[in-house]
Amino acid sequence: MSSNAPSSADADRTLKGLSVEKARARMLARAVALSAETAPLSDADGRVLAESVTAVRDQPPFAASAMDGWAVRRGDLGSDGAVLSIVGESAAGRGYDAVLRAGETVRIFTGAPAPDGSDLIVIQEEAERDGDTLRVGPAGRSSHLRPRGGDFRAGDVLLEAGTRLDPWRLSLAAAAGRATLAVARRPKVAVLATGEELAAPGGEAGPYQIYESGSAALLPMLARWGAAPTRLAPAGDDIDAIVAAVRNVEAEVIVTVGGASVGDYDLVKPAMAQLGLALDVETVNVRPGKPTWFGRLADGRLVLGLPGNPASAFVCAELFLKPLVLALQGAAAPHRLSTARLAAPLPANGPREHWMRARTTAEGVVPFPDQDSSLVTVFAAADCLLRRLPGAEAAEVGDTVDVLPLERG
Ligand SMILES: Nc1nc2c(c(=O)[nH]1)N[C@H]1C(S)=C(S)[C@@H](COP(=O)(O)OP(=O)(O)OC[C@H]3O[C@@H](n4cnc5c(N)ncnc54)[C@H](O)[C@@H]3O)O[C@H]1N2
Ligand code: MOO
Repeated sequence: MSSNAPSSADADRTLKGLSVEKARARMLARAVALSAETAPLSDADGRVLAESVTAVRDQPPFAASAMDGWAVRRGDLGSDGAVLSIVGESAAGRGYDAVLRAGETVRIFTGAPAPDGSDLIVIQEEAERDGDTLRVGPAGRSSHLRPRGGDFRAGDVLLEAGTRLDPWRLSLAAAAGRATLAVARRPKVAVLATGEELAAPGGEAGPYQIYESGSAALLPMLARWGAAPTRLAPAGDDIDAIVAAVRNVEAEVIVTVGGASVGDYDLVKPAMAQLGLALDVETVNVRPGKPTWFGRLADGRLVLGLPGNPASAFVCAELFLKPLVLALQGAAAPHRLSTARLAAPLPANGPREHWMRARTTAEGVVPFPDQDSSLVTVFAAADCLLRRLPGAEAAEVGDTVDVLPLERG
């Protein structure tokens, strides 16, 4: 299969051999953001915010003690310290309601409001109680006080619309008093594995069969990315069966696995043609995943065709499916790369953009020596994908490389 060299005249109509970036742009151009709904925090992890979250009060809402000890007035403590009278207590959840006057101290605990008039906490290890009086030394450097609004202030924008939620951002929303958030509706994504050779895990596999392993990864990936995935019953290499499998499926996106290439039994595209498929991407200049394709059915449903080789399917899920699913949710940054130090030399790259399965070590990233796209063991051990641009020169240990971290457990 040769890739059409895009000339300036036909660049926009070229469907084959698209760069990863161009292919992704074509897909994202079809992603119309879905409507918003209200979700409890417990159902918002991984989803995309459809509103900005603004603080309605200061956090902490009062000057708070950072330690267990005694609230005092710094001015009371000379170079020799002081003996102060104990006049009350301030614990987390209930304060000391009077003003602390000269010569007084209040017993205080971590997180408790510092009484008005106090400006220093003496930790209990540095004070000596004798009945109703307290002997303290000279003031130390730290006040052990957290100022009111030191974390955030009323009116601060804590989270912007388009932000993808994660456990720590959910904690911030909760700290701001929010029990629910406006998030984009979950895109419905149906996954269809195809191929006569596929046997269902848990069942019998014939001598020429392999267990279907693609959807076991794609379904939870989609759930993490905020989608509502469904697994369709796998179809054999049969156009009518593939058409029947997807014809009435209610989904924004149909993801097919396998049957994407040029073999006599690669029938997914011809099947989708019967449903009015208009292709935006026919092949991509990527390794693994060259046969990845994308288009729209007559009824508007988007279809992403992933190759059957597991590594090809999973690399292209990271490169294309994740950004697509996030863009459908209105994510501000549907695709993000980072950099890392290369810890093993690499030969010059070929003509395809290569996404190598790699692992992170203390010295940097190390690609696995065998990058064959059928290897499920390698993907199970990888924690990032290392990008090599088409025609990249040989790389040395210590070079900076682009990586896409994988969300590992
Ligand atoms: N003559 C050519 N042959 C191939 C080309 C090419 O350009 N010219 N491209 C190769 C590349 S690159 C890839 S990648 C594969 C992809 O082919 P398909 O998408 O058509 O995938 P299948 O043929 O259906 O399967 C490939 C491989 O993966 C296994 N498989 C399929 N589905 C699953 C699944 N759900 N779970 C686990 N394993 C699965 C399948 O048994 C095959 O071993 O084509 C090359 N050929
Ligand atoms: O592109 Mo295929 O995915 O190299 O093996």
